[in-house]
Amino acid sequence: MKIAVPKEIKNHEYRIALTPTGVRELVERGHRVVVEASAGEGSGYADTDYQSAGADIEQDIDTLWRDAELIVKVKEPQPDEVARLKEGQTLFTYLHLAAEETLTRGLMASGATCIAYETITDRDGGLPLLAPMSRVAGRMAVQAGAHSLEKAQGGSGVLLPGVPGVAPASVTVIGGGVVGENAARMALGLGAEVTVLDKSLPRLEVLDHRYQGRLHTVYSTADALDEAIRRSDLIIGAVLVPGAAAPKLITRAQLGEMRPGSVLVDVAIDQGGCFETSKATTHAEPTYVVDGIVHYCVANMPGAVARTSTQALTNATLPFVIALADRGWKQALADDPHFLAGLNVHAGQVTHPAVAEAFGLESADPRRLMA
Ligand SMILES: NC(=O)C1=CN([C@@H]2O[C@H](COP(=O)(O)OP(=O)(O)OC[C@H]3O[C@@H](n4cnc5c(N)ncnc54)[C@H](O)[C@@H]3O)[C@@H](O)[C@H]2O)C=CC1
Ligand SMILES: CC(=O)C(=O)O
Ligand SMILES: [Mg+2]
Repeated sequence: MKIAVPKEIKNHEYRIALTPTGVRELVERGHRVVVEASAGEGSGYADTDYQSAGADIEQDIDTLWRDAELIVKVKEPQPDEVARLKEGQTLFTYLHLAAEETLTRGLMASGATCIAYETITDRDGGLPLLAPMSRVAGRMAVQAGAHSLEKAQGGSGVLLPGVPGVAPASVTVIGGGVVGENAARMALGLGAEVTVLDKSLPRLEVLDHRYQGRLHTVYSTADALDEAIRRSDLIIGAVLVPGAAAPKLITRAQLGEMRPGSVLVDVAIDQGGCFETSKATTHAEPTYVVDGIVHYCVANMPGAVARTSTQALTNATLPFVIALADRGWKQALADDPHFLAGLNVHAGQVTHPAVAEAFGLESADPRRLMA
């Protein structure tokens, strides 16, 4: 099978979908992997590293895409990429469609088979291809929040750990999943006072056990949110309803309850964001201020630490890329219901119920489409 790995073109996106190590695994199975020239540079991999692993390097984007059967990417396709995609091709990447109607309709119009990393499930109820980047983004969220709290960034001038004689900052994490736990762990490590809110009691129980009382866990209600808004120097939005647009948990009116210069980091921005005032930003201009509150809403946070992220992403995606390449998309998805949960669009139809619901579309049953 011909597998194409394009250079990512989203603003300040430095990841690449496969490391040279991943390419070698595919080439040794008899597949042809074509990597766009310089696509690995942002992650510290030269074209020669890919050639040594057995890849062909392609300078011409048209040629790269034209006869590829499988296109493996990192970020959701940008308009130029959607225009290149066609029937018979399989696209495997992050899609986050519930937040992007234009993209959803573009992928439907392409006729291609589009499988999203972020809706593939596992036996334990997890999201194994979202998790590696959620770990990265959760850890980065605290870095980003601490930096945003500095006066020069518009922040309140609070240092997360405080100093002897001065209390630490109060950090609230809404959503105690993978992003939330990793953010909480970093914030605890820096000496902040940390609270995690979640709607899932079993999840709060896991966190309570794991952090042995160092972490406050609070069941998420409107009252709990009100209290957190008044108290917190830094709030990290880390909720997810898989496949669906994020629920809006803090309104613009509530910003007035926060101390000026406090910070909101909305990691859930790739699913539309969980604060009413969130709008996606880029690494070029990551923050903006609304009513005195600093907002950090970068939709591709892991792109900034591309070397770590590319390696972590390939570790998780490689078995699925191998399954697609060895067996073809139909058989690979038919063999594994968790992989099938990743199918978002096929032959003009949306196949993920949460995405269909976001735009009032009919959701096609993927099992019937494959029959
Ligand atoms: N901005 C970026 O660069 C990145 C963003 N993300 C995004 O971060 C978000 C979180 O991802 P994960 O932690 O992997 O998800 P997860 O599924 O591990 O955790 C989500 C948690 O949110 C909780 N939750 C759902 N609705 C809630 C509500 N109304 N109130 C309180 N808690 C609620 C769930 O119970 C769950 O524990 C996703 O939208 C994901 O796409 C992930 C990686 C990078
Ligand atoms: C998960 C995601 O959207 C990212 O890593 O950019
Ligand atoms: Mg994203």
